[in-house]
Amino acid sequence: MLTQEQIQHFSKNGYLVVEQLITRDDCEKLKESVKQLIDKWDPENDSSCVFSTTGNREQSTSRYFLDSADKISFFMEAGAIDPNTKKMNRDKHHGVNKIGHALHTLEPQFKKVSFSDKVKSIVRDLNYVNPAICQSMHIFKQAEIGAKVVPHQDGSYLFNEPLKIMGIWIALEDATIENGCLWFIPGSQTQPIKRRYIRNPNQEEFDEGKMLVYVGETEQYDDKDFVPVEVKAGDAIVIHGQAVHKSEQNTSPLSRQIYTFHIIEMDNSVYSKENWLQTKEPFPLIYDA
Ligand SMILES: O=C(O)CCC(=O)C(=O)O
Ligand SMILES: [Fe+2]
Repeated sequence: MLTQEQIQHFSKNGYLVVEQLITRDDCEKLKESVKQLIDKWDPENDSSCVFSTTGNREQSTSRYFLDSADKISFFMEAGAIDPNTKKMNRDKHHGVNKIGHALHTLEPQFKKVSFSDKVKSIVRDLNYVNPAICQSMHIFKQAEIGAKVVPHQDGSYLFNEPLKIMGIWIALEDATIENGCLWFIPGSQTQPIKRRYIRNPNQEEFDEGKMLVYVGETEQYDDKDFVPVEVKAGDAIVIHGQAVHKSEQNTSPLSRQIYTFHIIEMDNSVYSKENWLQTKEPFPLIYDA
């Protein structure tokens, strides 16, 4: 599946592009199935705290987030919520930031793409022995209000030891500098994970009862070190778990929808119990050695 050049690019830079991993037709099918999910979703009756005006706001957000590990949950764009009424200021289809985190197990179209033969080959080519998918997201990056994703390493959120994690990010629409494509610091995958996002072990005592906390150093990255990776609908970007990447706010008139899922090595690597993401069922394997 991958050429020697692609594999070398991945080792050197921490990411690689696979052109047309899925067809335009597949892109449309995925977009159509999220449209149907949103049709069925009633934001007013979703426990998502964005709409709750009572209780501990921070805790209900965290609870909603934690519970989304094995569900299909909806997260709003901040720009789609009226600060006074806490109600959505636009049609729900144009107010969603992302849907997660179990599309790969619960939605047939997404499942098909996530466990496809092409995905299997990519993962094999990158030397995974017992790879499993731990999470998935459909990110909208809505026209005009699509929020930026700050620079990060995926290993900060999904940590295993020794660290062996990668993301497969698939553009469902053309991703350009204008509508918020991914940017990378080439070579940054050689850096260890400096900061982690974990379940708070001392929730009662510290951090005002926060359920989730960052530990470790906060890294400052220089915008000059990032290179944009523009791709066409159907193209995929494979992301090394230590590669520093980000995406900018989308102020353009076009959305930038993508489907992304993360793969962890289960062979001789231990998934951290501190990670925010804990599922009731074991992570589904892509293949067994
Ligand atoms: O799509 C984005 O803007 C960010 C996605 C991301 O960080 C990931 O897939 O790991
Ligand atoms: Fe990421």
